[in-house]
Order: sequence, then C-alpha cells, then structure tokens
Amino acid sequence: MSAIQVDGLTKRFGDEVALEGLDLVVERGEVFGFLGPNGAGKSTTINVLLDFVRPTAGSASVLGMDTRAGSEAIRARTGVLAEGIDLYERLTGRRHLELALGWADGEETPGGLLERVGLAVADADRSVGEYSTGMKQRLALAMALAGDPDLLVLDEPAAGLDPNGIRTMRELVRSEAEQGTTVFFSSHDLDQVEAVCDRVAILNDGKLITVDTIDGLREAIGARSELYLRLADEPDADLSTIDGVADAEYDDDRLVVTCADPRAKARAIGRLLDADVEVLDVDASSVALEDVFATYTDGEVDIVREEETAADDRHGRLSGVLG
Ligand SMILES: Nc1ncnc2c1ncn2[C@@H]1O[C@H](COP(=O)(O)OP(=O)(O)OP(=O)(O)O)[C@@H](O)[C@H]1O
Repeated sequence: MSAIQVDGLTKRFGDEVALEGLDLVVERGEVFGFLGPNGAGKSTTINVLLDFVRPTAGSASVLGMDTRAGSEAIRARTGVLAEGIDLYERLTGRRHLELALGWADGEETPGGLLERVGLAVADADRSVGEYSTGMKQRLALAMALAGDPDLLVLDEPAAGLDPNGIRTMRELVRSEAEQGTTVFFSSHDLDQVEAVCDRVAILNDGKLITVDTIDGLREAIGARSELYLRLADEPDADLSTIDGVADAEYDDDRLVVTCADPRAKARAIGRLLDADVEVLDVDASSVALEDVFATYTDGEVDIVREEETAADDRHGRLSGVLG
C-alpha cells in the first residue's frame, strides 16, 4: 500500500483551475519532494490530502484511507508543518508540545522533542511571542514530529532556520524516513530538496510535469555532469567505452570525463583504479536542480510521465534542451 495515492485529482475555485487531473503515488518510507512555481497547486494538493479542501473531481488516499472518509484517522497519523503555522503567542513552547503530544496520544515527552529539533530547555519555558522566526520553526517541526507520525507533510520546513537548524531538519527528515516514515516535502528551496529527497514531482499550472529522482530529471533533460581528475600519469584505460560516459579528454595531467549518466562518474573512477592509475584529486560538477526546475517549468519540456518513458527514450526526446 502506498503512503499517498492521488487519482485524477481536479480542483476548481470558481473559474480558477488549481489542479487538473493530477495522478501521484508516493511510496512508504520515501522522502518525496513536491515542487512547482507559485500558484502551481502544491498547497491545494496538501489541503486535499488533509481534507481541508474537497476535490472537484478525482480522489486521493493517504496511508490507505480515502481522504474524505478517513480524514480523522489520517490526521491522527500525520504530522504537519504548514507554512505560516499559527502558534499561540502567550503559551510556552513546552505547552505547545504538551498539547501536540496530548492530541497525538504518544509516549514521548516535550523534552525529547525539544532535543530533537535543537530547542534549548530554557527557551521551552518562554512564551512563543518571544521566539525568533527560526525558534518558532523549530517548535513547529517538533509539533509535527509529536506522536511518531507515519506521514510527515512539511511545507517549506527550512524557512527561517539558520544553517545549524537546516542541518538538524535534514538529519531529522532522513532519520524519520529510515525508520519508515514517509515525508512529503514541499519547498521552493531546491538545495534542501536535493539534499533530502529520494524522488521529486514537479507541478506546473495544476498539472504534473514529471516525477523522477533528481538524477533522473537531469538525465531526462540531457544535462551532463563532469568529472575532473588530476592524475599522476596519462591513463592507459579507455574510459569512453564506459556506459554513460559521453567523452573523456586528458590534457596536462588533468582528465575531464563528461557523463550523460551521473552514475558513470563512479564507474570511471573504478575503471582508473582497476588500471592502477594514481588519482591525485577528484572534483565534479552537475547541472543545478534550479536549472533543471527552470527547464521543466518554463515550457521548454513536453509533459513526460515517468511510467511512459524508458531512460533512453527520454534522453532521446529531450536531449539538447540545455545545449
Ligand atoms: N481558496 C482559493 N480561492 C481561489 N483560488 C484559489 C484558492 N486557493 C488556491 N487558489 C488558486 O489555485 C491555484 C493554486 O494555488 P496553490 O496555493 O495551490 O499554489 P502553490 O503551488 O501552493 O503556490 P505557492 O508556491 O505560491 O504557495 C492558484 O492559481 C491560486 O490562486
């Protein structure tokens, strides 16, 4: 059973079409990035999943339950960190967590949650009105974690966090996923998405543009990655025969390997080591997720559904988009 399944979801607000025939499957235990430009329909999708908004057509299920019939049970097993969450200014952080734990009926303590999100115990007893933006965000994340949910819905979880807070958030997301929690990660912050997500969906104008791993998205637009190696000697090994290597050029103790498939980088290094070539230094570059996102959302790429396309086919149809 998938964690989230969305079938033909359409939502209209009057004449405004927020979602149009959205199909989506999120597997259990995966960290699933949900991307799209402003107004693409991300919040509407989340609101349908949590039954805050009813679809015009189509259906969705969460943890095997229909979002309409099972909304209470779904909310009991889902931790939500929503953008601009309302906190009670007069209550302390600890009180917020006690309430969240009460609602969640869990066995954890506020202290344990505070520690997980890196909120100081002394700050837990201050009223939230005195919190900085980042402290509020950490508290909201702790509230989402209360009750050991099976699904975490995180909307812009890095908003307002300092670099340490961002690292804590990323580690929490990965460790939750390792324990089997599904994480639905909606964000415009592509660095965070790239750091934590197993797969991403890109939405545009209420329609699904693509679903794939980040490497798969790069591959689909024909984006190439490069591997730069400093070698002790000119290599004897022929790297151009490696699956996924497009080109390999050696000049002045530097080898540049251009890869159509990012996984070919590791294969190229392996081939050199097998040939007893001494590798002195390694560096690599790949097309930023920001460029991948722009390519998918500025209308240059036709709609591609993951299940319709084999990697070769995808590459063939879309290669050259990035030049
Ligand atoms: N309650 C509403 N009434 C009318 N239109 C709405 C309503 N909620 C959303 N919409 C419209 O639906 C579309 C999708 O909005 P949604 O908030 O889901 O986008 P989003 O991807 O979350 O955007 P953002 O990244 O800006 O948060 C937009 O055109 C928006 O104007």
